[in-house]
Amino acid sequence: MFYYLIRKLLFLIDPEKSHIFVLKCLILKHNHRFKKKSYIKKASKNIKCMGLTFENKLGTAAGIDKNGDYINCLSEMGFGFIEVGTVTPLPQSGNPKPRLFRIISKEGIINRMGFNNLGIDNLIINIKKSCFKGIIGVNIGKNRDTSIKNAINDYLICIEKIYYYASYITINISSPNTIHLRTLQYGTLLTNLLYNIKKKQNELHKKYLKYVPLVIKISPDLSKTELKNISKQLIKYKIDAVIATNTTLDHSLVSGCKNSLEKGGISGLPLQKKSTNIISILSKYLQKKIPIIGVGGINSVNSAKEKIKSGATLIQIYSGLVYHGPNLIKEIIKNI
Ligand SMILES: Cc1cc2nc3c(=O)[nH]c(=O)nc-3n(C[C@H](O)[C@H](O)[C@H](O)COP(=O)(O)O)c2cc1C
Repeated sequence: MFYYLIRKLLFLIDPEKSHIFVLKCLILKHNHRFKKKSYIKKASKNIKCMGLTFENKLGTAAGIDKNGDYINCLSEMGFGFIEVGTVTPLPQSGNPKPRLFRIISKEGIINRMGFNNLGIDNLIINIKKSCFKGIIGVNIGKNRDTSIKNAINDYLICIEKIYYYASYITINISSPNTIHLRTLQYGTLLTNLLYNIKKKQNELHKKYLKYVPLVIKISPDLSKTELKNISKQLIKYKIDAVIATNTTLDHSLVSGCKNSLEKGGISGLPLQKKSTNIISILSKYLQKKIPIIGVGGINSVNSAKEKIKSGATLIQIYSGLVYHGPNLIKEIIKNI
């Protein structure tokens, strides 16, 4: 109830400014309260996935904390794992503002941030500084100025630099806001990428005597045939998990609403069914050989349960927090 009052004020501010404002408030709160809330410990059921132990099934989706500035305070909110990023090899400013829009009537968000981030080296500094001992996933992408032909190099640079510090690494090939990025989901571009990242993982596993799982994040706009092909390749190359899904380009989901014509990927409630459907299809093709991390439109305990029922081992959330506030974390963790 309290959050819905605060939300009224937050929604008067520009969405990107309001996002940063909320995170800065979390830091202030964190500085005053170092102890985890008791419900987290009571409600937690440890989950094994990708060979790692997660404190609970709910994590932050990429994009909330692009640079790893808020790892400590996000972990105190109860999340079982934190995924930071997307980060790229070099810092970049992303698309011109405004680039983030609320679709309030549908509980949706449109974003065309374009991987605004301070680069992988800055993220490493922030991870080293954090005192969180749980699972930190690092989501990586390519710089805007790197051609698709050379994209693999950007992923390899990031993997090499972050391997030692990450619990798992997510290869983001599904953001709709970096031109041609999604083509990495198909054909030889995909197989070359998978082959090379597995090779790098093998090398670094030997070097650091530490196995860091590699996860692929896919789009919700893939057809059944495309999902079948991707699943085959993920199994063939022994990818450790798949995140389904990123934002959708299907603007018919919000047609007629204010801001619906803004370019970018849609998240939140309008995406919910679409991403759950992708999880169901994937789960059929992957036959439990590769775990699925479900994300897209989780805004309640029921929608979280649906993702798990459809085949997700772990789940992540972003837009639901904007619309329902931090209590939703507690509700979901207690009930899944
Ligand atoms: C403002 C914003 C920024 C995002 N940035 C990223 C990103 O950098 N990398 C990524 O893989 N996904 C990013 N996402 C997608 C989310 O991680 C998630 O896949 C998507 O929003 C669906 O989940 P949701 O409906 O719970 O928001 C972003 C989403 C939003 C709303």
